[in-house]
Amino acid sequence: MKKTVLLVGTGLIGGSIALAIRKEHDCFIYGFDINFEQVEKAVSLQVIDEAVRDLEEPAEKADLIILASPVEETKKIMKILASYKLKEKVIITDVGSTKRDIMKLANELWNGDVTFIGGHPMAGSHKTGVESAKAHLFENAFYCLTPQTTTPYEKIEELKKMLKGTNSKFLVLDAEEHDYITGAVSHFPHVIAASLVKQVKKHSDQNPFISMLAAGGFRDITRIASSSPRMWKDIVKQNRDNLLDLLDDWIMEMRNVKSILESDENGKAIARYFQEAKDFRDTMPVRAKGAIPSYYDLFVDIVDQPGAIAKIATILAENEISITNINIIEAREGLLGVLQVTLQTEEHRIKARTVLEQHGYETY
Ligand SMILES: NC(=O)C1=CN([C@@H]2O[C@H](COP(=O)(O)OP(=O)(O)OC[C@H]3O[C@@H](n4cnc5c(N)ncnc54)[C@H](O)[C@@H]3O)[C@@H](O)[C@H]2O)C=CC1
Ligand SMILES: O=C(O)C(=O)Cc1ccc(O)cc1
Repeated sequence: MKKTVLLVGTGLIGGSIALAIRKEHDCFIYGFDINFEQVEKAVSLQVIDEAVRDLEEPAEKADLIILASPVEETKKIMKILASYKLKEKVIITDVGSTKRDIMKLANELWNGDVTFIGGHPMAGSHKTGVESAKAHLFENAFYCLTPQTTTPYEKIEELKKMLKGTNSKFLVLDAEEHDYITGAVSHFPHVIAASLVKQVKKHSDQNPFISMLAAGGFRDITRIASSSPRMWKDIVKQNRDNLLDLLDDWIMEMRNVKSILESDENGKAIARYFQEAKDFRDTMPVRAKGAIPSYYDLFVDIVDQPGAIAKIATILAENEISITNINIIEAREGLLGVLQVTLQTEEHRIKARTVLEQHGYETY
């Protein structure tokens, strides 16, 4: 039977989930957003079927309600939903980056009558808005689920089935554990990325060349600092205690680095420090989406002249290799440039490397 879905928050993540659900299921999706322009855009992009200005009626018709707003807003919406007469069999889920506060509230609002299963697809982007939504955004990513202790197993399976089109890997976790883990691998790195950018900003006030030359590595590790401040303010608020512990740890780590630099005459200790970090990072599953997004990148040396990128794109297209993203790395100016080509799979990356090398390109 055709299911009725209500999506609250028709932005990047909500839109991507709606598209993934549509791929697998014949359903009718209502969309609600405090920014009505976003819902209208979602209708015109065929992400949802109908834009609504009021929550009550669609909420009471829904078999599945997905909350995809910033996490503090999600709590407000949950309280509103609790005052409605929802269907007995409804499943409510959310996509928030934090889970403890939301699950605590869910346990206060609902115990047994309505099923609330917390959710967090562990992939995304620094972009916002439904115009960036993609059905494959969560492909191969971990998708954490934090059910209530009272949630029957079948309900979890029912939600997984609805979310099958995300092609993600479901992981059932306790909300406390979830926030500790994501604090370390996602929320804290966000704080550090923002602080690195602030540090460079301070220096760039004194020397304008600093921002101009900030490229490559700096851009990589600070990309997430361009994410939505509105969204991150809520995440940090809900995971403050873990972040404060991590910050204490980090300050100790920086003191350690400082003392190594002060006393390391021949550079051996700092080389060991870098080696240890490299060894651990190299064991991390960077090819699987998760806290570290998976990008199948190939770097290609190109001569900086008109048509150089088009030539590479044509060779790849002729070999049926789709490009996810293409980027000129600005660090290398002059005759040679480096093209960063992001592909969809490891197989495509290997194939792209082979065909480009056959055409005389140097890749790495
Ligand atoms: N951006 C990312 O990479 C990821 C984000 N998340 C989580 O997904 C949620 C949504 O984030 P995005 O889609 O990235 O942001 P977004 O900014 O693209 O979308 C959020 C939408 O929620 C709407 N909204 C805000 N308050 C609302 C309210 N009270 N009622 C209805 N709609 C409201 C906004 O107008 C906006 O359209 C957040 O909770 C975030 O923690 C989870 C995984 C990845
Ligand atoms: O843009 C990126 O690389 C991200 O890491 C996106 C992201 C943001 C918030 C999450 O809760 C999960 C993933």
